[in-house]
Amino acid sequence: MTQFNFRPYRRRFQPPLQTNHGVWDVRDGIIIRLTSDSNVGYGEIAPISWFGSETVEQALDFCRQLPKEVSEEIIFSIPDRFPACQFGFESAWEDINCRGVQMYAPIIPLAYSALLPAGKAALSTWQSLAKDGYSTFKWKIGVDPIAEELAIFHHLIEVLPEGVKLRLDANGGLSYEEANLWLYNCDNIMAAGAGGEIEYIEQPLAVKNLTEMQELSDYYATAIALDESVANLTQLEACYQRGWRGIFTIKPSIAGSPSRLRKFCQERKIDAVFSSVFETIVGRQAALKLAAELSINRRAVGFGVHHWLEENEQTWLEQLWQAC
Ligand SMILES: O=C(O)CCC(=O)C1=CC=C[C@@H](O)[C@@H]1C(=O)O
Ligand SMILES: [Mg+2]
Repeated sequence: MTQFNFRPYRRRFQPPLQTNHGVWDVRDGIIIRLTSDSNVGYGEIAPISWFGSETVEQALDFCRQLPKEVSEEIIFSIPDRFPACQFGFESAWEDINCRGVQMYAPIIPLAYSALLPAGKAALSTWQSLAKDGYSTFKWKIGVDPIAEELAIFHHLIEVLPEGVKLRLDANGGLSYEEANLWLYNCDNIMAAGAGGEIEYIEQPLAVKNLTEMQELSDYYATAIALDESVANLTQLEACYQRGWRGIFTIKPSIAGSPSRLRKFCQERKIDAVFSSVFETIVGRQAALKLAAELSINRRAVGFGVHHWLEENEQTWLEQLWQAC
């Protein structure tokens, strides 16, 4: 049998993350550890309840009600209403069975995308990130009034060097009219041959508006990526069944069972872009392993560095187990 224990954690974003969902300043999550004989495996439960996953509290309650010894059967029968727990436990199970966690994210043959701050701050931050080697950036829209954001966008896309890609993420916050206006601007800018390339607009409309997003995807040249609409395996399958063949943003940490996600992506051969939930090195290395396996179009992964107060994650992780 395999012993199980867990540690909740809280890490503060520096700076806080601004999106259409609001301001996000701390990341709460759970690190789980499986030990069997001399083997140790780690996993991470990093929910995003406003994306439809369980809450951190629900995940903690789930961990508390588990026995101290867990079996493969327990892990692979975690209910679908706990997708972050499915990911965390199954990742730890995979980890212990490949004899010990790699404490550094695997070197993956994929580029990373860096998240720019919302608003006009993006205009003064992309340069240092470009110097760090980033050539794909994501910028949150639907945060400030659309006229302000369009003005910043026109400036930003003009100054970005040739070949740099820009992703716009609305987090479902645009109206149908605003989404049309954004896509119209994007198409025109690309037709005029701007400096940077607009890779896609992410989740322009709310989850309930898949039909409208399919219409927009058919009408405009600029690609659309679903994110909140495909946050877990049930939603992934549903959107695929309803005919979505655009880009699927996959956040492995909240999607659910990694083995079932692997099967879905391999069978459906979807155009996937892998995205962080601002998890720690534990969840990140499990998610990046899936990204390396399943990114058939080699899109940059949305795991660019988000600044934490703790500089050294390895030390932070070791202290987490010493703390209690
Ligand atoms: O995908 C990326 O480039 C970084 C991760 C990211 O943008 C997000 C992570 C988690 C919640 C959201 O605020 C946001 C997203 O909507 O994709
Ligand atoms: Mg998104």
